Amino acid sequence: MARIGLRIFSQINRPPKALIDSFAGIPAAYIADNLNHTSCMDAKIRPVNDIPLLGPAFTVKLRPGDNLMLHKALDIAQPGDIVVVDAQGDLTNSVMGELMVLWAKQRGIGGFIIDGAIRDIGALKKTDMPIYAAGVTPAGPYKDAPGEINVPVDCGGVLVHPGDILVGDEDGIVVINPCHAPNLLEKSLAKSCAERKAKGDIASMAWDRTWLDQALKERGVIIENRNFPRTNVHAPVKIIVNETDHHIDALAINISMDGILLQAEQQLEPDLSIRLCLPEELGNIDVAAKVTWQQGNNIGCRFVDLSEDNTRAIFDLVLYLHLQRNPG
Ligand SMILES: O=C([O-])CC(=O)C(=O)O
Ligand SMILES: [Mg+2]
Repeated sequence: MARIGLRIFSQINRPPKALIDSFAGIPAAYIADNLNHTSCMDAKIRPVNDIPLLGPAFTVKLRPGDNLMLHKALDIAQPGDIVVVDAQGDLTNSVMGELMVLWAKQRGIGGFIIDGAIRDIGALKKTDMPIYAAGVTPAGPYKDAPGEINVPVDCGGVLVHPGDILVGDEDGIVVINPCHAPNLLEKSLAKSCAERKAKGDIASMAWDRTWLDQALKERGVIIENRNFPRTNVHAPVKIIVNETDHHIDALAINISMDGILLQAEQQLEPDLSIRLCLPEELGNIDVAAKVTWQQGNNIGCRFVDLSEDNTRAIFDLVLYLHLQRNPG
């Protein structure tokens, strides 16, 4: 029986090449959106060059700082394989450099993803092989062991099995379970179409934004359109609609130079013109206003057509209330 920590599985199941190749050119982000935010390697795994990555995973688990098993992997990985290295994110010693990459290229290896450090970065930036890594250091590796080849590994916070399909670009890496690949491919192509349409809509100013206010509303967000700081109050206010004698009783919650937040039982349409009679404790001010919004019992009102006297009176009131609540 193979010894744990010292195992090499040289054979892996690779998905059909045609299935892998069908992901060529699809941005990692479009695929990620169809994985519900799972299976993306974390942001520390960065591309060293701008070569897109695509291929089946050939996994290597290293003792941090030790690349003996990675050297062996270079000799047995197949052309097109992406060598995925779990060095436990350790950045003390590099586990790969220029010579290893030159050898990997000679053997037709498809690329590297290394959750650890690399070196000889100047040369690796210029190579035409995709390389992604968590860091760079000139410190060299040990060549000792343990280490394993083609066991499930953790790379960039994602579990990677040998034979998983890897897609990488300047955004990072997504890991695809081959069983999910056909369905994911279909959805990712649909996402490509949707993004193309969105770009056209943006260019023609026809981009649908209605969902946004709806989402904010569902989350109870209140958009304040006032320019002035408000002061909390608690006082009865009469709302007069259509200049009739009939009035609606409301409670003032806060007030600013711009408007007032009231609470009342009645539904009032946005844009409705009203008159407000503020009580003595709010300066006995009689002022025209417009309903700007209503959510439940809360009604936002904006003062309109403020006369000079009313502007002065509201200014004095807001200042007085402010000083009263913030003495000194
Ligand atoms: O010494 C090592 O194993 C890593 C290295 O720098 C190279 O491959 O050039
Ligand atoms: Mg070197």
